Amino acid sequence: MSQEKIPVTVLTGYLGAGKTTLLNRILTEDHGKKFAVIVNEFGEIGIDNELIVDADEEVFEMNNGCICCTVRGDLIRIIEGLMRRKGKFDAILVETTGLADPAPVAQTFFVDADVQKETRLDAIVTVADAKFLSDRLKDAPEAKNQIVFADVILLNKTDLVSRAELEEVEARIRGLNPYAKLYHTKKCDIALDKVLDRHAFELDRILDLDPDFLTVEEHDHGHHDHDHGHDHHHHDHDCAPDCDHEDHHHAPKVLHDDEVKSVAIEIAGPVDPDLFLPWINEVVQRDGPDILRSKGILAFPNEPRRYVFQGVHMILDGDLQREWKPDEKPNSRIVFIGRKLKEKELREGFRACAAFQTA
Ligand SMILES: Nc1nc2c(ncn2[C@@H]2O[C@H](COP(=O)(O)OP(=O)(O)OP(=O)(O)O)[C@@H](O)[C@H]2O)c(=O)[nH]1
Repeated sequence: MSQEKIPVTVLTGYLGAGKTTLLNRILTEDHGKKFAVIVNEFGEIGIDNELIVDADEEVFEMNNGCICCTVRGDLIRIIEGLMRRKGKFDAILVETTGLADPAPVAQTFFVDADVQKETRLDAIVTVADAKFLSDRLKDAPEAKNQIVFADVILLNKTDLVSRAELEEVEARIRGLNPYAKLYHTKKCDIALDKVLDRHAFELDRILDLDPDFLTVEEHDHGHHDHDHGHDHHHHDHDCAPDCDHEDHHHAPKVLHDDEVKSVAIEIAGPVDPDLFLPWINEVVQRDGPDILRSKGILAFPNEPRRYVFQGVHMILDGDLQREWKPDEKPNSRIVFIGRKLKEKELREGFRACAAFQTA
């Protein structure tokens, strides 16, 4: 019996570009396929996972941490675990955080012998925010690598820009990556055969860009020491428990923006929408340029459904979604990701929205 390698699609793109929107579209479309989904998020209170549709698919969470640790640890471990249950799924989808450099993720599929035997990297699919990508290419190193490494690019949110703006951002993308297939989308509305089973990842092109891409094997497992002129900083977050920070200078080329931090806040119980909605509007109107991303899952008093809000800079979106499940605590959680976040003010502001103030 021939052993088909399992195709892996890596979904990447900067914060808020539409990765989860695409993932949910893939999972809910009627394709008869069974996916294993691996997600990796930035921000410690597990909101992203909860925003993935309630599909039959199992969702595996990669350790919330620096992707270079994740590559050495969680991703390999999860994939090895999945391989022991072969036949239960047809393909693997990996959604990276908006702050991930896709290079080390892609590398995993070539440098780890066990992973390589069983899987093939089908394509790196990058979702690009038509409204904000041009700005992020100027100040966020990860955003650039997400475009450079892409095999397929969804230039998403075309509804938010004019024709001229769209042409401008497309030209910027083409300047970085003339090879990728590029599609214009709204809400990542795309035929799935344009993103799945593409056989698109081209190692040769990547080796042209990064001749050291495969040299990891020559060193100790997962180590790779070369300098492309970018420093490797790490975020204000916890790396995997087994992460040896001293090793970071040996890690694969990783582009991080150490100014980007996250602030996660949780209230035990509901918030008052009449307090919360004006507050969040004011926060993003005032600090939107620095708040790259905000999102939350909230409980409102006497409301059986969860209120989910999403923000990208000053653009806010929110609605009541499914009901709280009996085993879920109806708490209210929000996370902000950005630069120069006013942490104290955000914490106090959110806490002041609690529906039932405790003394
Ligand atoms: N106007 C508009 N909004 C969109 C479009 N696609 C997605 N959005 C909205 O953009 C917000 C972010 O979308 P997500 O799919 O959560 O983005 P993401 O890339 O997964 O975000 P992170 O995981 O936080 O990096 C949500 O409010 C979406 O509803 C689009 O084409 N047009």
